[in-house]
Amino acid sequence: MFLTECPRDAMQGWGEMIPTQKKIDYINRLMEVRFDVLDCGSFVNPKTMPQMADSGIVIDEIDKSLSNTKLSVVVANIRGAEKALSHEQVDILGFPFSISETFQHRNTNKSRDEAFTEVVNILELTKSEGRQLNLYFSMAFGNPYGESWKWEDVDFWARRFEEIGIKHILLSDTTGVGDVERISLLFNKIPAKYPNINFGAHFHNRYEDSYIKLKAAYDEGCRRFDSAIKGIGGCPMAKDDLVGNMPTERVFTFMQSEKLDIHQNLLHFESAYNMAKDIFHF
Ligand SMILES: CC(C)(COP(=O)([O-])OP(=O)([O-])OC[C@H]1O[C@@H](n2cnc3c(N)ncnc32)[C@H](O)[C@@H]1OP(=O)([O-])[O-])[C@@H](O)C(=O)NCCC(=O)NCCSC(=O)C[C@@](C)(O)CC(=O)[O-]
Repeated sequence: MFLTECPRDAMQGWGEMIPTQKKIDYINRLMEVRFDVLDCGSFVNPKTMPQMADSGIVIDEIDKSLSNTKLSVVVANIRGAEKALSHEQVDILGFPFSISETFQHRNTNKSRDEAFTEVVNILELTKSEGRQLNLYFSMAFGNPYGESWKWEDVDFWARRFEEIGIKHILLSDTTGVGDVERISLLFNKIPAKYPNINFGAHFHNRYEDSYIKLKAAYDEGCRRFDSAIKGIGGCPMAKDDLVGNMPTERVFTFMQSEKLDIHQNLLHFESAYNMAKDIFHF
């Protein structure tokens, strides 16, 4: 399994400001766990996302000699992409493209067509710098705004992005509205149609729903999951309350129950979990 730990997602909506040094220490501990990727910051409007305003400082202080873990950051416009790429330690940019028109406006102040054009430009820039661009397909499993949802809409956008050369898409359940049927349907239908795209699951959900959602995606062949310790986090741009994330400890429990190889260091994970307790008070 390909695992991305998301301290960015855990921290971004956290009410109390987390000191920069604490973020650096926490992310360096996560580096030792040997996740495939750490989603560790964002380059967006600091007035909109004040907790992430120090992402540049944090990223420069991450000790990449600790493991081969790649560093990913969220960008939501070309300006953010330029800033992110000015940090040599950044390997991957992640752009939140939304299947819901309403959420695209809420999150990035753009329509989906405008966001598509922004992605074309960000992809060109990212490639010219030799880095990777991931797309989050936000609201891929439905939305809380009363907009209609059908899997064919996800398919439509996957086709358009395949045509411009996107290679990584994280099907995201931004507010946890996706049920097992939709998760199974999407992972059954979409990846098979786009062999050049590597699909993963970025699920926001309540703690108690996490296991069945993970299993539904896994059973349809998904082997790439994003998660955050204790399921902390979510997207504050989507709704007023944060839904929570896929809890990383549940991903490990799942892997153990399925007898899958775990290449992460679980002793360091325990230590990172204890640091998370201190930061997020659980
Ligand atoms: C996208 C923008 C920036 C556009 O924002 P905008 O309002 O269109 O931008 P603007 O050009 O009109 O500028 C407005 C202000 O933003 C500043 N600005 C503009 N761009 C930048 C930048 N890159 N870096 C720093 N500052 C920036 C700019 O300087 C100006 O500052 P002011 O003059 O008011 O002081 C804004 O809408 C924004 O910050 N949105 C927040 C996006 C975000 O962080 N969302 C959460 C992460 S995505 C997520 O969590 C979903 C995910 C990944 O989990 C997947 C899923 O589950 O769906």
